[in-house]
Amino acid sequence: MSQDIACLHHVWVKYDDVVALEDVNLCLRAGDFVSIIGPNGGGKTSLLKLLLGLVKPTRGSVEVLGKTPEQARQEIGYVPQQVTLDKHFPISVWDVTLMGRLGRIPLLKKYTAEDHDLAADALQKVKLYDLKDRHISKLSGGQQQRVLIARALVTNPKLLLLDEPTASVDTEIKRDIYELLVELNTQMTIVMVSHDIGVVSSYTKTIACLNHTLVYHEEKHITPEMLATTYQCPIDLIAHGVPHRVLAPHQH
Ligand SMILES: Nc1ncnc2c1ncn2[C@@H]1O[C@H](COP(=O)(O)OP(=O)(O)OP(=O)(O)O)[C@@H](O)[C@H]1O
Repeated sequence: MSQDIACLHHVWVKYDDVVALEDVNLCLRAGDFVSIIGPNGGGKTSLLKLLLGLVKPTRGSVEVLGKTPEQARQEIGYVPQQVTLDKHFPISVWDVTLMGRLGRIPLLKKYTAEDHDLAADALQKVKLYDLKDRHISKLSGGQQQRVLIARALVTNPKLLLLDEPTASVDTEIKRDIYELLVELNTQMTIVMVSHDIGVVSSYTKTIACLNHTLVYHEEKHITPEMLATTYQCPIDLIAHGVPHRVLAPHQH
Protein backbone atom coordinates (compact mmCIF):
# COMPACT_ATOMS: atom_id res chain seq x y z
CA MET A 1 0.00 0.00 0.00
CA SER A 2 2.44 2.70 -1.04
CA GLN A 3 0.97 4.23 -4.19
CA ASP A 4 -0.15 7.87 -4.25
CA ILE A 5 -3.88 8.35 -3.77
CA ALA A 6 -3.83 12.13 -4.15
CA CYS A 7 -1.24 14.84 -4.66
CA LEU A 8 -1.43 18.61 -4.39
CA HIS A 9 1.51 20.44 -5.99
CA HIS A 10 2.11 24.08 -5.06
CA VAL A 11 -1.61 24.73 -4.77
CA TRP A 12 -3.07 28.18 -4.15
CA VAL A 13 -6.78 28.89 -3.71
CA LYS A 14 -8.09 32.44 -3.84
CA TYR A 15 -11.72 33.54 -3.54
CA ASP A 16 -11.74 37.09 -4.93
CA ASP A 17 -9.30 38.81 -2.56
CA VAL A 18 -9.31 36.08 0.15
CA VAL A 19 -6.34 33.72 0.02
CA ALA A 20 -7.57 30.42 1.48
CA LEU A 21 -4.56 28.23 0.60
CA GLU A 22 -0.99 29.27 -0.05
CA ASP A 23 1.48 27.02 -1.84
CA VAL A 24 0.15 23.77 -0.35
CA ASN A 25 2.01 20.55 -1.13
CA LEU A 26 0.58 17.25 0.06
CA CYS A 27 0.75 13.64 -1.07
CA LEU A 28 -1.63 11.03 0.34
CA ARG A 29 -0.71 7.39 0.05
CA ALA A 30 -2.93 4.32 0.12
CA GLY A 31 -3.78 3.46 3.72
CA ASP A 32 -3.13 6.95 5.12
CA PHE A 33 -5.41 8.32 7.83
CA VAL A 34 -4.65 12.02 8.02
CA SER A 35 -6.29 14.45 10.35
CA ILE A 36 -6.24 18.10 9.31
CA ILE A 37 -6.36 20.55 12.18
CA GLY A 38 -6.23 24.33 12.13
CA PRO A 39 -8.11 27.48 13.10
CA ASN A 40 -11.48 28.55 11.69
CA GLY A 41 -11.07 29.98 8.21
CA GLY A 42 -7.64 28.31 7.79
CA GLY A 43 -8.64 26.58 4.54
CA LYS A 44 -9.47 23.04 5.71
CA THR A 45 -12.80 22.74 3.89
CA SER A 46 -11.24 24.35 0.81
CA LEU A 47 -8.61 21.61 0.80
CA LEU A 48 -11.27 18.86 0.91
CA LYS A 49 -13.22 20.62 -1.85
CA LEU A 50 -10.06 20.78 -3.97
CA LEU A 51 -9.74 16.99 -3.68
CA LEU A 52 -13.38 16.66 -4.78
CA GLY A 53 -12.95 19.07 -7.69
CA LEU A 54 -15.58 21.41 -6.20
CA VAL A 55 -12.98 24.17 -5.90
CA LYS A 56 -10.36 24.81 -8.57
CA PRO A 57 -6.79 25.75 -7.71
CA THR A 58 -5.95 29.32 -8.61
CA ARG A 59 -2.38 28.08 -9.11
CA GLY A 60 -0.81 24.63 -8.90
CA SER A 61 -2.25 21.21 -9.64
CA VAL A 62 -4.30 18.50 -7.96
CA GLU A 63 -4.32 14.83 -8.92
CA VAL A 64 -6.54 12.18 -7.34
CA LEU A 65 -6.13 8.46 -8.15
CA GLY A 66 -4.02 9.45 -11.14
CA LYS A 67 -6.84 11.57 -12.62
CA THR A 68 -8.35 15.02 -12.30
CA PRO A 69 -10.47 15.38 -9.14
CA GLU A 70 -13.63 15.60 -11.28
CA GLN A 71 -12.80 12.29 -12.98
CA ALA A 72 -12.00 10.68 -9.63
CA ARG A 73 -15.06 12.02 -7.78
CA GLN A 74 -17.02 8.78 -8.15
CA GLU A 75 -14.32 7.04 -6.15
CA ILE A 76 -14.35 9.53 -3.30
CA GLY A 77 -16.72 9.42 -0.34
CA TYR A 78 -17.52 12.77 1.28
CA VAL A 79 -19.13 13.56 4.61
CA PRO A 80 -19.68 17.32 4.55
CA GLN A 81 -19.61 19.70 7.49
CA GLN A 82 -22.86 20.34 9.40
CA VAL A 83 -25.45 18.45 7.40
CA THR A 84 -28.88 19.46 8.63
CA LEU A 85 -31.53 16.83 8.16
CA ASP A 86 -35.12 18.04 7.89
CA LYS A 87 -36.85 16.30 10.80
CA HIS A 88 -40.24 16.43 9.05
CA PHE A 89 -39.16 15.11 5.67
CA PRO A 90 -40.37 11.49 5.40
CA ILE A 91 -37.08 9.75 4.85
CA SER A 92 -35.62 6.63 6.43
CA VAL A 93 -32.07 5.57 7.24
CA TRP A 94 -32.25 3.34 4.14
CA ASP A 95 -33.34 6.25 1.87
CA VAL A 96 -30.56 8.54 3.10
CA THR A 97 -27.96 5.81 2.58
CA LEU A 98 -29.17 5.04 -0.95
CA MET A 99 -28.90 8.75 -1.82
CA GLY A 100 -25.16 8.21 -1.96
CA ARG A 101 -25.79 6.27 -5.20
CA LEU A 102 -27.62 9.16 -6.88
CA GLY A 103 -24.56 10.30 -8.83
CA ARG A 104 -24.27 6.78 -10.28
CA ILE A 105 -27.78 6.19 -11.63
CA PRO A 106 -29.16 7.82 -14.77
CA LEU A 107 -31.80 10.52 -14.23
CA LEU A 108 -35.30 9.14 -13.53
CA LYS A 109 -34.01 5.57 -13.32
CA LYS A 110 -34.66 3.36 -10.30
CA TYR A 111 -32.02 2.08 -7.94
CA THR A 112 -30.63 -1.28 -9.05
CA ALA A 113 -30.13 -4.47 -7.05
CA GLU A 114 -26.43 -3.52 -6.88
CA ASP A 115 -27.35 -0.15 -5.33
CA HIS A 116 -29.42 -1.98 -2.71
CA ASP A 117 -26.60 -4.44 -1.97
CA LEU A 118 -24.11 -1.59 -1.56
CA ALA A 119 -26.46 0.33 0.74
CA ALA A 120 -26.97 -2.78 2.89
CA ASP A 121 -23.22 -3.32 3.00
CA ALA A 122 -22.57 0.33 3.97
CA LEU A 123 -25.16 0.18 6.77
CA GLN A 124 -23.61 -3.03 8.05
CA LYS A 125 -20.18 -1.36 8.08
CA VAL A 126 -21.49 1.44 10.31
CA LYS A 127 -23.52 -1.09 12.38
CA LEU A 128 -26.91 0.44 11.62
CA TYR A 129 -28.46 -2.14 9.31
CA ASP A 130 -30.99 -3.13 11.99
CA LEU A 131 -32.28 0.45 12.06
CA LYS A 132 -32.58 0.80 8.28
CA ASP A 133 -36.34 1.41 8.29
CA ARG A 134 -36.30 3.97 11.08
CA HIS A 135 -37.11 7.61 10.31
CA ILE A 136 -33.87 9.58 10.25
CA SER A 137 -35.11 12.04 12.88
CA LYS A 138 -35.60 9.17 15.32
CA LEU A 139 -31.87 8.55 15.61
CA SER A 140 -29.38 10.04 18.04
CA GLY A 141 -26.86 12.60 16.77
CA GLY A 142 -24.14 9.96 16.68
CA GLN A 143 -26.34 7.49 14.77
CA GLN A 144 -27.26 10.22 12.25
CA GLN A 145 -23.56 10.87 11.75
CA ARG A 146 -23.03 7.16 11.08
CA VAL A 147 -25.79 7.24 8.45
CA LEU A 148 -23.99 10.10 6.72
CA ILE A 149 -20.82 8.02 6.77
CA ALA A 150 -22.80 5.08 5.30
CA ARG A 151 -24.10 7.41 2.55
CA ALA A 152 -20.48 8.26 1.71
CA LEU A 153 -19.53 4.56 1.67
CA VAL A 154 -22.08 3.36 -0.90
CA THR A 155 -19.79 4.19 -3.79
CA ASN A 156 -17.13 1.91 -2.31
CA PRO A 157 -14.70 4.83 -2.15
CA LYS A 158 -10.93 4.50 -2.23
CA LEU A 159 -10.67 7.87 -0.50
CA LEU A 160 -13.01 9.02 2.29
CA LEU A 161 -13.11 12.73 3.19
CA LEU A 162 -14.83 13.88 6.37
CA ASP A 163 -15.32 17.49 7.42
CA GLU A 164 -15.63 17.64 11.21
CA PRO A 165 -17.59 14.38 11.59
CA THR A 166 -17.68 14.70 15.38
CA ALA A 167 -18.62 18.37 15.58
CA SER A 168 -21.94 18.00 17.37
CA VAL A 169 -21.61 14.77 19.35
CA ASP A 170 -20.49 14.03 22.87
CA THR A 171 -17.17 12.52 23.90
CA GLU A 172 -18.35 8.91 24.01
CA ILE A 173 -19.94 9.09 20.54
CA LYS A 174 -16.83 10.83 19.23
CA ARG A 175 -14.84 7.82 20.37
CA ASP A 176 -17.28 5.43 18.64
CA ILE A 177 -17.01 7.39 15.39
CA TYR A 178 -13.21 7.50 15.54
CA GLU A 179 -13.11 3.76 16.24
CA LEU A 180 -15.36 3.16 13.25
CA LEU A 181 -13.03 5.27 11.09
CA VAL A 182 -9.99 3.30 12.28
CA GLU A 183 -11.82 0.14 11.12
CA LEU A 184 -12.75 1.70 7.75
CA ASN A 185 -9.14 2.81 7.31
CA THR A 186 -8.15 -0.84 6.81
CA GLN A 187 -10.06 -0.60 3.52
CA MET A 188 -9.60 3.01 2.40
CA THR A 189 -7.52 6.16 2.73
CA ILE A 190 -9.08 8.73 5.05
CA VAL A 191 -8.68 12.49 5.39
CA MET A 192 -10.59 14.04 8.25
CA VAL A 193 -10.89 17.68 9.27
CA SER A 194 -11.13 17.90 13.03
CA HIS A 195 -11.03 20.41 15.85
CA ASP A 196 -10.38 17.66 18.41
CA ILE A 197 -6.66 18.13 18.64
CA GLY A 198 -6.60 16.62 22.11
CA VAL A 199 -7.74 13.21 20.84
CA VAL A 200 -7.18 12.84 17.10
CA SER A 201 -3.62 11.65 17.50
CA SER A 202 -4.93 8.58 19.37
CA TYR A 203 -6.82 7.47 16.27
CA THR A 204 -5.31 8.93 13.11
CA LYS A 205 -1.94 7.95 11.70
CA THR A 206 -0.71 11.45 10.86
CA ILE A 207 -1.67 15.05 11.54
CA ALA A 208 -1.41 18.02 9.21
CA CYS A 209 -1.68 21.58 10.55
CA LEU A 210 -3.32 24.02 8.15
CA ASN A 211 -3.56 27.77 8.50
CA HIS A 212 -3.49 28.78 4.80
CA THR A 213 -0.06 27.12 4.60
CA LEU A 214 0.26 23.44 5.46
CA VAL A 215 2.69 21.90 7.93
CA TYR A 216 2.82 18.14 7.42
CA HIS A 217 5.59 15.88 8.65
CA GLU A 218 3.78 12.57 8.06
CA GLU A 219 3.78 11.97 11.81
CA LYS A 220 1.08 11.77 14.42
CA HIS A 221 2.89 13.88 17.00
CA ILE A 222 1.97 17.52 17.24
CA THR A 223 4.65 19.63 18.79
CA PRO A 224 3.92 22.87 20.67
CA GLU A 225 5.90 24.63 17.94
CA MET A 226 3.60 23.24 15.20
CA LEU A 227 0.56 24.42 17.15
CA ALA A 228 2.03 27.81 17.87
CA THR A 229 2.83 28.29 14.16
CA THR A 230 -0.61 27.09 13.07
CA TYR A 231 -2.72 28.89 15.64
CA GLN A 232 -0.26 31.72 16.19
CA CYS A 233 -0.48 31.47 19.96
CA PRO A 234 0.04 28.77 22.59
CA ILE A 235 -3.04 26.56 22.89
CA ASP A 236 -4.11 23.33 24.50
CA LEU A 237 -7.30 22.28 22.75
CA ILE A 238 -9.85 23.34 20.24
CA ALA A 239 -13.56 23.38 20.95
CA HIS A 240 -16.00 23.36 18.06
CA GLY A 241 -17.19 26.85 17.28
CA VAL A 242 -14.46 28.34 19.43
CA PRO A 243 -11.31 28.92 17.41
CA HIS A 244 -9.02 27.95 20.25
CA ARG A 245 -8.47 28.14 23.97
CA VAL A 246 -5.42 30.18 24.82
CA LEU A 247 -3.24 28.80 27.58
CA ALA A 248 -3.00 31.03 30.60
CA PRO A 249 0.53 32.26 31.33
CA HIS A 250 2.27 30.06 33.91
CA GLN A 251 2.37 31.47 37.42
CA HIS A 252 5.72 31.06 39.17
N1 LIG B 1 -17.02 30.30 -1.69
C1 LIG B 1 -16.27 31.19 -1.03
N2 LIG B 1 -16.24 32.48 -1.40
C2 LIG B 1 -15.47 33.38 -0.76
N3 LIG B 1 -14.69 33.08 0.30
C3 LIG B 1 -14.69 31.81 0.73
C4 LIG B 1 -15.49 30.80 0.09
N4 LIG B 1 -15.27 29.62 0.74
C5 LIG B 1 -14.40 29.89 1.73
N5 LIG B 1 -14.06 31.19 1.72
C6 LIG B 1 -13.09 31.85 2.64
O1 LIG B 1 -11.86 31.14 2.53
C7 LIG B 1 -11.26 31.01 3.82
C8 LIG B 1 -11.06 29.53 4.14
O2 LIG B 1 -12.35 28.93 4.32
P1 LIG B 1 -12.55 27.39 4.65
O3 LIG B 1 -14.01 27.13 4.76
O4 LIG B 1 -11.77 26.59 3.68
O5 LIG B 1 -11.85 27.31 6.09
P2 LIG B 1 -11.97 26.21 7.23
O6 LIG B 1 -10.59 26.02 7.76
O7 LIG B 1 -12.67 25.01 6.74
O8 LIG B 1 -12.86 26.96 8.33
P3 LIG B 1 -13.81 26.37 9.51
O9 LIG B 1 -12.90 25.68 10.49
O10 LIG B 1 -14.38 27.63 10.09
O11 LIG B 1 -14.82 25.48 8.90
C9 LIG B 1 -12.16 31.74 4.79
O12 LIG B 1 -11.67 33.05 4.95
C10 LIG B 1 -13.50 31.75 4.10
O13 LIG B 1 -14.28 32.87 4.47
